Amino acid sequence: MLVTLEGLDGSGKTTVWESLQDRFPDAVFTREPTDDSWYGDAVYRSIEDDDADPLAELFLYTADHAAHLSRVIEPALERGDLVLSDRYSDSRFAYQGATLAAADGHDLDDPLEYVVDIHRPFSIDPELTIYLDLDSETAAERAGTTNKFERAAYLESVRENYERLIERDPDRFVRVDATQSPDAVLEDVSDALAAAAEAFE
Ligand SMILES: Nc1ncnc2c1ncn2[C@@H]1O[C@H](COP(=O)(O)OP(=O)(O)OP(=O)(O)O)[C@@H](O)[C@H]1O
Ligand SMILES: Cc1cn([C@H]2C[C@H](O)[C@@H](COP(=O)(O)O)O2)c(=O)[nH]c1=O
Repeated sequence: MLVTLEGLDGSGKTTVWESLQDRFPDAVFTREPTDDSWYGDAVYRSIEDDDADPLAELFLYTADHAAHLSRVIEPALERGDLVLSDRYSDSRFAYQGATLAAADGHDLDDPLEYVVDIHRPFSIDPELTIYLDLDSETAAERAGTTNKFERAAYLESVRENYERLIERDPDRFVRVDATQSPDAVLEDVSDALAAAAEAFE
């Protein structure tokens, strides 16, 4: 079963993902951008480049996703493992959807749909996506505004895109209030995961 954690920068995904490793010791814990491949290295170079071309950046993230699928996710799912990914395709739909909407020189009617369409022929939909819901101001504050994505105005448009994704696929998403304490967030996420794992068996 494939479960993904999504949310704005600073919403607490990595904090939860690390704590879950003790509770689900047999699961495969992975992340996007990947942190163990040259595809991921290329993505991190782009994140640090304030002038990165938005379309080129989309395809760097998507290349990293393709390699992540073939090297990590698909083999784990074939073994029947529970896979927990800290960010996945929805991050691309929400973030690059927002970046492309703000960019000049791209004649895209609906950037979010464009990014979704690129993934359709090869990607795998998660069974469950846990969305850590946090307002953009708090998210930017917690994230520390260390890169171009971690600014409140940009994160607000990313948040609107996440809302669109939840609206079009309500059965896949579980929303967790990320303003709660880390322990309360962890409990809600663990409950959602346990319920999905039981239903999946
Ligand atoms: N529930 C919480 N309440 C308050 N602070 C939190 C909470 N969860 C995490 N934090 C803090 O917020 C900061 C960002 O947390 P974390 O790295 O887990 O977020 P993230 O969603 O993974 O961010 P990013 O996408 O930027 O990597 C950290 O300093 C962390 O300690
Ligand atoms: C997977 C993915 C990520 N991003 C953005 C979101 C963050 O600002 C950075 C790095 O992610 P991390 O969780 O903070 O390490 O990249 C994105 O724009 N598009 C994506 O597909």
